[in-house]
Amino acid sequence: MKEEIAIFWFRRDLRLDDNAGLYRALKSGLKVLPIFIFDKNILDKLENKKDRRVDFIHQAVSSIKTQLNALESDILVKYGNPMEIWNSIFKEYNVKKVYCNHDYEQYALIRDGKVNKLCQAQNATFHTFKDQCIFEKDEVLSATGTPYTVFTPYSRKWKEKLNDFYKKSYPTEKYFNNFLKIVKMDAMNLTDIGFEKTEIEFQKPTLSKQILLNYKEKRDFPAIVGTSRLSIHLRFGTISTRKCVQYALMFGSETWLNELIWRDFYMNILANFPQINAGKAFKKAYDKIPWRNNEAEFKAWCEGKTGYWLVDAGMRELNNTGFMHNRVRMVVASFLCKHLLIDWRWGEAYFAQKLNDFDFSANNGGWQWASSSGCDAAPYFRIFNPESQTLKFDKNLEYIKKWVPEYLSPTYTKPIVDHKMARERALKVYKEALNEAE
Ligand SMILES: Cc1cc2nc3c(=O)[nH]c(=O)nc-3n(C[C@H](O)[C@H](O)[C@H](O)COP(=O)(O)OP(=O)(O)OC[C@H]3O[C@@H](n4cnc5c(N)ncnc54)[C@H](O)[C@@H]3O)c2cc1C
Repeated sequence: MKEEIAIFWFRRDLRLDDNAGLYRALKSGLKVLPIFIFDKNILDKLENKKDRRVDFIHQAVSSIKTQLNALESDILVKYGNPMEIWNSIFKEYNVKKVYCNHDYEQYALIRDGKVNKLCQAQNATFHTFKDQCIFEKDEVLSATGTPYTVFTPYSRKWKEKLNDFYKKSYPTEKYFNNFLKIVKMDAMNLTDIGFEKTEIEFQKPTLSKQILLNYKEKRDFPAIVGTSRLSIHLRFGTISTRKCVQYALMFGSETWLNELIWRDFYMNILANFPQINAGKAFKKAYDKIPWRNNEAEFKAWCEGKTGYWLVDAGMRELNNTGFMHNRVRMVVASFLCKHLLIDWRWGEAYFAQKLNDFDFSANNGGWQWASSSGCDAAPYFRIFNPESQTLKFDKNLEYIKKWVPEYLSPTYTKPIVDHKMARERALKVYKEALNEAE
């Protein structure tokens, strides 16, 4: 008779420390076999086989493997269709309990539902836990019991509700003896899953005290590293959100804490308003806007050739590194939706391909905020002027010189659209569409 075991299934929580589901698995009374599945359904959709995110995940899983090997255990890494893999795991092991953490994206919810059913059919139990965020779906609600759709009251309630229970770490390390002792398993190479190495290097995430102390003053300047650059770690769970909240409070950085709350906010919008999964505007009336959708202009925007220094610098930073500073994300997104009147969903899809930290909820939230169709109390007439944003946030042009070195040369693209005309056009088109929708 094979030994009865529990499985912990890593997904977007790629760490051994302070991991809610892993903690419960290690305390389940059964030895725990950790697994990770490179999901073919997701990977097949990625056209670029040199994808930094896949490389990052691969390196993070390898790091978990090394840590587990030091504990005389290992991680079972598979590639394929999750249901087929789960069927094969049930054949190979005597699995009694499966543990993982909640994932709020539509594909994941359907997948987890199917795995749950399979567990039941196999006489095993399926357990999932909150780990990605501090508060989920129905934990921060208004006085009338409805989800908040505006950030400020949400964040107020979020802060009121926060206590030690919600932010304390799970001490998984106390139970590391409960990993299944196994002979070392074969490692999976990136090429085994059809991908290639990129320049990205997975390093243990660190949060500098200096960044947090100066965050409020420095976070808006793209030429300096004034923000944490933890987004990829938060995305793939190589750092725990609870630890980030503890740091924010320890160093008294309310502004940085607010950014973490934005992250929770958008995850909750996704969980409570699933229509955004179907590409719908959060505010229905905004789906009436007659986008111009000029393909040549979209191409110029993607390539960083709009003739607007800050927009082009941002897009080139994104194309070259997979990262773009938040201030510049707001400017380029506003430029696409308002100056060019291109459907925000085109920009959302482009960011989804390119961003290392791509996260459906934050990306959708950011794009709908920029197009004014989302959760924003401000009216649609906020249109960023790329030139005044440059004067405010990159006045010495350091960021621009780095990414658009030819900015003064005669060969540099002329602006593809006139700011004043574009602003007036956007206001007119928005106004008419919204009046019509009333
Ligand atoms: C159009 C647009 C698209 C975006 N797409 C994404 C995305 O796909 N993934 C993503 O993680 N962020 C996204 N953001 C939010 C933000 O730009 C990034 O989180 C931030 O730039 C990451 O840098 P950082 O880690 O140094 O952040 P910091 O400023 O150090 O903030 C700390 C953490 O808080 C979270 N955070 C910060 N701002 C936001 C925000 N506005 N919404 C949600 N979470 C936030 C991130 O996890 C971030 O790592 C988007 C913003 C816009 C305007």
